[in-house]
Amino acid sequence: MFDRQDLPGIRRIVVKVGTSTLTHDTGKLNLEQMEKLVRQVADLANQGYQMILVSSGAVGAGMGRLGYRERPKTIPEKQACAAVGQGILLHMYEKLFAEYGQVVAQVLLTRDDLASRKRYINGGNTLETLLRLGAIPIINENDTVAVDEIRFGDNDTLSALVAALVDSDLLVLLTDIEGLYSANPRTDRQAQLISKVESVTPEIEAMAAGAGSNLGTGGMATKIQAARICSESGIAMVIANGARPNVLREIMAGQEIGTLFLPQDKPLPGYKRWLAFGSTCNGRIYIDEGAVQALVSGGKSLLPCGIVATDGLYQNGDLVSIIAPEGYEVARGVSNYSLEQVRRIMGRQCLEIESLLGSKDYDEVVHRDNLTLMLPRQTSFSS
Ligand SMILES: Nc1ncnc2c1ncn2[C@@H]1O[C@H](COP(=O)(O)OP(=O)(O)O)[C@@H](O)[C@H]1O
Ligand SMILES: N[C@@H](CCC(=O)OP(=O)(O)O)C(=O)O
Repeated sequence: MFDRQDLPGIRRIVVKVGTSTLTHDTGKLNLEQMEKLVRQVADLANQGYQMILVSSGAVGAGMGRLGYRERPKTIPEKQACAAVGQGILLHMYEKLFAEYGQVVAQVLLTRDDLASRKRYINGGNTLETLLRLGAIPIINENDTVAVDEIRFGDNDTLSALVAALVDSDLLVLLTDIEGLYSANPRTDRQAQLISKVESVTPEIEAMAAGAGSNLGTGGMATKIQAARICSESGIAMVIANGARPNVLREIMAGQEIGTLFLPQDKPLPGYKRWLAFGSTCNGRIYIDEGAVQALVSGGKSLLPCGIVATDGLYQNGDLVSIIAPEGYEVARGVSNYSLEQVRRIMGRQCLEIESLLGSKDYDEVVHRDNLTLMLPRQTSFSS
């Protein structure tokens, strides 16, 4: 089983640094912190690791420059701050990395860029090329254009999706706290640091409820979401304190720093990763208990006979979310039929499809090759 001693032998690392680490309470950039981070990332690149940096801080840096004392509430104001701040941020990174002889590349992404399979693949190719050329991609959400429907909203999720896209071996989330605690230590003095999480369960998710600092957006909850994406994609993840002087070097030496989330032994293949985490669904298909069993235990395709209802707005070839009788999302996949067609054939036998629709291209509404299960897996952890 993967453990800390395997970390020195890995090849590709995504490091995400949060607003809480990169900016002072005033909202202005914490230059000392940035210098420490850049020196460590550059040093790991010099050792031969392929490095990608996902950096927050655009809104924070723009706030400082525009004179806001608190994170603005409206989206246009946040976007204006990001537009000012992203330039400041990249200017600093470019200057600091250049001092260590490293070339940086700015990559700004929205949720939409990863939801489209074609753009997802294109984005992956660009990142691969940058790494091959020896550049360090510095990624952030494209905040100035990302309205609610197409936002990640937090860079924890974005960094996990990037790690899954480029098949990274490790994601490090640098934040303003040592790691995951059994409860928020800022409100619960009994909270204990958890050293290792073998898999992400509802129990783990419950530890991370609530928002984070004044400037950060996701708190621990989005970091746990990121851990789920990583673990199912076969990627190790560490949450650690970005203020520790040599935090990256210590992690890469296998030292017991922060919280390590182990990768699953049988990760989802690339396409199914994208189905599960990158894509967005256009509709929902509600299925009965027998169909749940067929998908989950039998590894079968979804046939019309197990469908009880459907809604949304989807065409054939679109992504749909498949919902169990209890209301949770059991799977998602590509529908071979449109919403109108599924409404006509649901609850019926495959033999009836042709007479109901006038023609039949497929027996399966969602073929198992184009389907991924979304079930939470069992978990355990040690402190
Ligand atoms: N169980 C927990 N363990 C550790 N921190 C927690 C927990 N629950 C909530 N938090 C909060 O999450 C914060 C880190 O998230 P956030 O402020 O969004 O950081 P970042 O800007 O680095 O993403 C911590 O400072 C802490 O207040
Ligand atoms: N894209 C935003 C990042 C928002 C965000 O996720 O912040 P954080 O929770 O600190 O990682 C920015 O650059 O300010």
